[in-house]
Amino acid sequence: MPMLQEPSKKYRAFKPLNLPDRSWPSKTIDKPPRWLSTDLRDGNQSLVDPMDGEQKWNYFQMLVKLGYKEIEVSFPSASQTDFDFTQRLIRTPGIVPDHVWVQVLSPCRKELIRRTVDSLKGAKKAILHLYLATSPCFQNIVFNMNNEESKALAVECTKYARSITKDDPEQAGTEWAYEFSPETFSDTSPEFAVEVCEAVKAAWEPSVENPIIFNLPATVEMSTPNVYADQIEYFCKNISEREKIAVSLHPHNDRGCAVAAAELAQMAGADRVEGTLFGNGERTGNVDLVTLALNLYTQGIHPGIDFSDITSVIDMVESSNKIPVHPRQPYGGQLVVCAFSGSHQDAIKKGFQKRKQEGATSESPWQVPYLPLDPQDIGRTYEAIIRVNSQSGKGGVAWIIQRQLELDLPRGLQIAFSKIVQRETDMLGRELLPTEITKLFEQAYHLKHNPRFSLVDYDITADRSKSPAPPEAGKTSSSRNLRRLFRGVIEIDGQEHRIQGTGNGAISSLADALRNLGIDLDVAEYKEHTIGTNKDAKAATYIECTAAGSKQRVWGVGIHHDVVQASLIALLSAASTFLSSRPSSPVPFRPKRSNTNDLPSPASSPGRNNDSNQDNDKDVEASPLVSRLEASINGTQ
Ligand SMILES: CC(=O)SCCNC(=O)CCNC(=O)[C@H](O)C(C)(C)COP(=O)(O)OP(=O)(O)OC[C@H]1O[C@@H](n2cnc3c(N)ncnc32)[C@H](O)[C@@H]1OP(=O)(O)O
Ligand SMILES: CC(C)C(=O)C(=O)O
Repeated sequence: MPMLQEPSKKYRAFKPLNLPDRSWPSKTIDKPPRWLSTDLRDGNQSLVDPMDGEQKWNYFQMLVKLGYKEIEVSFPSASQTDFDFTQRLIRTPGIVPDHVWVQVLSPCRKELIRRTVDSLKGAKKAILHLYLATSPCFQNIVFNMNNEESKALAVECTKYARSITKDDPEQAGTEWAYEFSPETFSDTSPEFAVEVCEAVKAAWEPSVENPIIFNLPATVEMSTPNVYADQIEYFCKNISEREKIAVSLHPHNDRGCAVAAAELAQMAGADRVEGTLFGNGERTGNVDLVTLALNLYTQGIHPGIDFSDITSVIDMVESSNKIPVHPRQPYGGQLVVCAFSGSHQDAIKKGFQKRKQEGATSESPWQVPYLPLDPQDIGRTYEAIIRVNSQSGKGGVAWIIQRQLELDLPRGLQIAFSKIVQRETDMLGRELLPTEITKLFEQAYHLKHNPRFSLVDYDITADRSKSPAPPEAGKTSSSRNLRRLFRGVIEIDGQEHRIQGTGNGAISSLADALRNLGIDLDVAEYKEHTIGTNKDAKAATYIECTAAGSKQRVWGVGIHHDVVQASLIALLSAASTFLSSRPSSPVPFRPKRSNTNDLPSPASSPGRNNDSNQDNDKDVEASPLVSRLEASINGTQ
């Protein structure tokens, strides 16, 4: 078995700064930085297949639409594609809005700087960006230079850049800005970084109106983010003429902390951040501009970038980079606004319920457990938030039914149905889609799929055959105290039966009629609500029944425009569930044909006119039915 080797000889810990008077830890970020997107440069240079001109073209337009005002579009000396793309952008009217700065990058090599500046010909606003690594590692290994030589090269190239841009009368049509990156800043001594930048500043001579950009990259992320913040605070405090400088960040993500580094470094005084959408870039990538922007947004600060349709941004990023956005990517990932686990789903569902109860609008203060951002703010729907697999519980299942069927299931029914879903997910070993859960629900409660019992026709009248129950204390005898007579036709396993029974109300009279068939159910819980608000509103009724002589509890669901009929359907749904759930009842229940005409049809019944006076209980020829039913239940038929 190979063992990770002892690292202390091979790797050295990064030496933190001694900065006892650091002030960034007690600062907060209260405004967005100046953003620069380097998707088309740093992002592009790291791709297996860099973008072609057309892809860059579309991407650029998306960046403008999102609100980026500084966009690094290319490394023009690298390839004809990049050069031509830069020129095409600049020369095509209406593509680069007047307020947008086009930025391009060049190393500190004169012939490459010349070519880079040529690519900007005709630009309205251009940022020329030069870089030179200043760390001992690069000085020793790459350039074979000391500090003085590095500084001299930076100054020489800055002067040259100046001479062919802002000092060149032929370039007067362009508003020039200059950016210098002491590349590998985070691995450079802070004193030397300041020294080089002072020299570059003197060579460029910025103004308050047109400050120089000192971009301080964590070219390779090497330390904890607090160290980077210290380095930035040191730079901000020690560079002269701070008002003529925009301090810019360019954090890479080698240790996975680029976002934290960028945030702490803004607290330390930086004004500007360079990064890419979803963090594409060299190695582990650049800092993710989407995360930074939406981190601000969820603190109540508008980032100035519009991610209200994040899906189309993801589509563009994925097709241009040919790299998928990770499903767990902050904010953008497909699974980020999904909860599978029961307790999360329960809490989210309660959060949404509370908002509904409080009449919250899309602008009301947001507080939903587990969801730091309202998914609708980035164009995500609520449908996908809760997804159901074997880790899910009743809350998630109830949410799906609520969203799909507008049914607000009582707690007991949530528990009962969630067990059915759990069995299914365990059996299938995968997620169940909302449509599958809905179908399962409709099957389980016989809403669409051939209930064993269904109501064909019915009539409920006052039962005058027996003396009314004595009035309850404090109440006078009224029509409400009259017992009810249910007469109806129900279909059982495809065959119609006329049944009747009496009770204090519609449900109890139907329950009595069912009892005459041998289905002895007591109503234990009842809940109803309306679905919809207009004239098409329906009633949804939920009934939990206990089966006499057993501990079995079953639920039934009824939906109908008429509230009474909804409750009768719910009871029959419970009866169907009761029959179907009997383990010893594999054989379908088939009553004798002769039993179907025992009673007058409700339509022809005088009882329709509320004047029935028959004691119908004894008229039901229940025995053959009951015995058939029992035989069915016992599996002996
Ligand atoms: C951290 C970053 O992301 S920086 C941006 C990196 N991006 C890219 O490199 C993409 C585009 N690059 C290119 O197309 C090419 O590398 C070019 C056009 C810049 C140069 O190409 P080439 O001349 O063939 O040189 P090569 O690619 O080998 O680059 C290394 C040379 O550049 C020098 N160099 C590297 N960085 C710099 C710099 N900032 N300033 C000056 N010289 C530099 C190296 O010392 C080396 O010089 P050497 O050949 O004298 O030893
Ligand atoms: C050129 C600089 C800014 C760079 O890309 C880096 O240091 O990562």
